[in-house]
Amino acid sequence: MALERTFSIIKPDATRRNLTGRINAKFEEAGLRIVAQKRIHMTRAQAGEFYGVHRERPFYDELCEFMSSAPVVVQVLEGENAIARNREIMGATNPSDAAPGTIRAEFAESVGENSVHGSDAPETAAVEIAYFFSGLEIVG
Ligand SMILES: Nc1ncnc2c1ncn2[C@@H]1O[C@H](COP(=O)(O)OP(=O)(O)OP(=O)(O)O)[C@@H](O)[C@H]1O
Repeated sequence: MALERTFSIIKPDATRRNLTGRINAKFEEAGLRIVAQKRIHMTRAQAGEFYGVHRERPFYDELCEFMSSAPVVVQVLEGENAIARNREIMGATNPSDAAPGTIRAEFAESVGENSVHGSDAPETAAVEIAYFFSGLEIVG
């Protein structure tokens, strides 16, 4: 299978606790290569646009506040089946349901403050990568 790329965010709860390196080690141990990465502080408007699909959900405002509350690390991960592989090592949205050894089982604080985001399909990965990175920022 060809290499695939996915988009990832290390969320504010994790950057606040200085967990970027430990989370990146999990990606690399799982065979995912970090091909682009930068630390940004999202505005409330950017967070709202990024999570626009959840606009009608009861947790939308809380989610947008959280995502713009501190810097995040946005990343492009590459590997075989990168989208599914990343979802697997992230673990379930709610850390209390996440399988042992997954990022959320080890690091997430709650269903909202759950340390990482990962694209769920090729179409969303492409849109999310293009939203945060220009082609020139990604080598090879
Ligand atoms: N019940 C909830 N209360 C608060 N925040 C929530 C709740 N459910 C989801 N969220 C937040 O919204 C994000 C998006 O929800 P979604 O159901 O798409 O989960 P996901 O696909 O596992 O996560 P992500 O899209 O961030 O990778 C979650 O990662 C979490 O931060």
